[in-house]
Amino acid sequence: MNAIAASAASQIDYQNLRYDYRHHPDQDAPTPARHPVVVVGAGPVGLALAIDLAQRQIPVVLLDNDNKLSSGSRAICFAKRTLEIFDRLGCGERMAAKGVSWKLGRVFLRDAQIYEFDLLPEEGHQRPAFVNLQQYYVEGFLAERAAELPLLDIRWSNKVVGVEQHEDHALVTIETPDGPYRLKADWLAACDGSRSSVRQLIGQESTGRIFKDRFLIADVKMKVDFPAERWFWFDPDFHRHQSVLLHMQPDNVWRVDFQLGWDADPEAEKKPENIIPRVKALLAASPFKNAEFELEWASVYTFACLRMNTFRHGRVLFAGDSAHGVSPFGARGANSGVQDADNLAWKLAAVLRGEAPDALLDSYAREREYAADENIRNSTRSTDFITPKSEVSRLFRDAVLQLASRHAFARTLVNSGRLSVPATLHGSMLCTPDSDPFEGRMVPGAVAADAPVAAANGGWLMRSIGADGRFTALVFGEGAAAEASSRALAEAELPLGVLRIPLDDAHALAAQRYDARPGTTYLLRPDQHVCARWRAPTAAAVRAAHARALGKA
Ligand SMILES: O=C(O)CCc1cccc(O)c1
Repeated sequence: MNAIAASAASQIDYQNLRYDYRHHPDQDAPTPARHPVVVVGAGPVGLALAIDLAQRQIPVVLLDNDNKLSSGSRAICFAKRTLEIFDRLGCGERMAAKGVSWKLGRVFLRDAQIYEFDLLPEEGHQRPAFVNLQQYYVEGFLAERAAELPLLDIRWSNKVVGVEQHEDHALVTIETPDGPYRLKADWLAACDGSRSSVRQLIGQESTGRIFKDRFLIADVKMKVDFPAERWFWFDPDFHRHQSVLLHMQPDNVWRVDFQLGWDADPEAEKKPENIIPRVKALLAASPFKNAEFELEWASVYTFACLRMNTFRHGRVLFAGDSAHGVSPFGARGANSGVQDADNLAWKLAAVLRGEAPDALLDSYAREREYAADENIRNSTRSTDFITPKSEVSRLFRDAVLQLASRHAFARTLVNSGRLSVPATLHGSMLCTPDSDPFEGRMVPGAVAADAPVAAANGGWLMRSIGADGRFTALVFGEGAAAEASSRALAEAELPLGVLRIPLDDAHALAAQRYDARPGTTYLLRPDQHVCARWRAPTAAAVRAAHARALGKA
C-alpha cells in the first residue's frame, strides 16, 4: 500500500498524533557532535527545508521542542507555487489530492456581490491556483515524507535553549527529557516561528507595524453547498460594520474569519456561546438557513507586519515566521516561508559541497528579504483597506466599494487581500541581465511557468525543472538553431539537466509563456527560478551565468 492509500485507510488523526522522544547517541558524546545542518522547528518551513536538504544528500538534524504537529487548522491556503515545491519534495500529489482546489474569489458589499476575480484564468498548469488544507495535514504529509529519508534525523521534544556563534559553526544547547546536550552545526536554520527562540537567543528581533484589530477564526464542521471559492464580505448585513471571510476546507470544515474590532474581548469571543450566534447569522443570510454545525476550532488573533533586519546572522539563517510576519489576508505567511526553504536548501547544499562560496548564503538573505518586503507591502495595503485607521481612510474605502459595484475602474482599488504569488527576484545578484530582446513574464528572477511538455516528467514542465537537484537548461525548437544552442550547453561542460522542447502545436503554451523561438535557451536554478536566457547562447555565456548564479561573480 502506498503512503496515500495508507493514510486514507488508517484515517490518521494528525492533530492528536504524538511522536516519540528518542534518546540519541549524540546526547552521550564526550564532545558535541558536529552536523552540516541543524534545522530548528518541524513546522511546514522546517520540514520542507530538512526534506529538501536530505533529498540533496545533505545529512540534516531537525529539532522540535514539542512532540506533535500543529493543533487547529491554522494556515489553510496553500498556493500553486507551494504545491510545485511540495511536488519537488515528493508530496505535492498528496496535498493536491486531499486539499480543496479553488481559484475564484467573490467580494460582497453588504449582501450584494461587487466583483469576482479568477486567480488562474488560463489553462495548462498542473497545479491549481490554491488548495485549502488544514496545516496539520500539510505537516503530517511532510513528516511522513521526512520519515522516508535516511539522511533526515528528526528529534522530537528537543528544545533549543542556547546558541553560541563561532567563526565556522554554531554551538547549540538542547534540552530534552533526559537532560541537556550540545551540537555543533556548520549551519543553523531557524524555522521556529514568530516567537523564534533562536532569534531571541542570539539577541535579534523582528520589527514592524502592529495592527490594532482583532479577528475571530471559527472553523465550523457542516454539510453546506457553498462553492469552493473565497468569499469576502465588507460590512455584511449579518455582521454589520466589520468584514467576514469564508473558505472551504477538506472534511466538511469551513473557515470563517470574523473581524471583531480592537475593543473585542478575546477570551469572551472564543466562547462557543458567542461564536454560535455569529455563525447562525451568516447561515441565516444564506440558502443554508437551518444547517447544523459543530465548532471544530476557534481562535482570536491580532497581527503584525514585521521582519528581521537581515535573515542571515553569521552561521544562523532565519526562514519563515521567525524572519518575517504578515497578516493572514493574502495567505502570504506559510507560502512565503516554504519559498524561503526552497531558496535556502539548494544554496546550503552547494556551499556544503564546496561548489559555491558562502556568499551564496548572503544571496539567500537578500532575495528573501526582498520577497518579504513585497509580501509585507501587499499585506499592509490589504489590512489598511480592510480595517481603515482613520475616518478619512474609511470614507475613501467606502466610496471605492460603492463605486466598484457599478464601475470596473474602481474594482482595482478594492483590496480584500492580494493572494500569494511568488516574488520575481528582480535585480538579484544571481541573475544575468538579458542581452537579447524578450517579451513576457519569464524575466531573470521569475519562477518558471508550468506548461504541458511531452518530454517532461508526467507531461508537466515544472516536474522536470530541478527534479534531479541540478540546474536545468530548456532549449526550444529543432533544427540548426536549437542544435547550436545544445552544442553550446555541452561545450560549457556543466552539471546541468537539459530539456528539449519542440516548437509544435502540442507545445504552443510553453512557447508562448517563454517567448520561444528556435534556439531560445533558458537557464534555471535548482529552485526553478530563471537565472539567464539567450536567443543563441555561447558556452562562455552559459558558464558565466552558471557561475554568477552560484554567487561566484
Ligand atoms: O483568503 C485569504 O486571504 C487568507 C485566508 C486565511 C489564511 C490563513 C488564516 C486565515 O484565518 C485566513
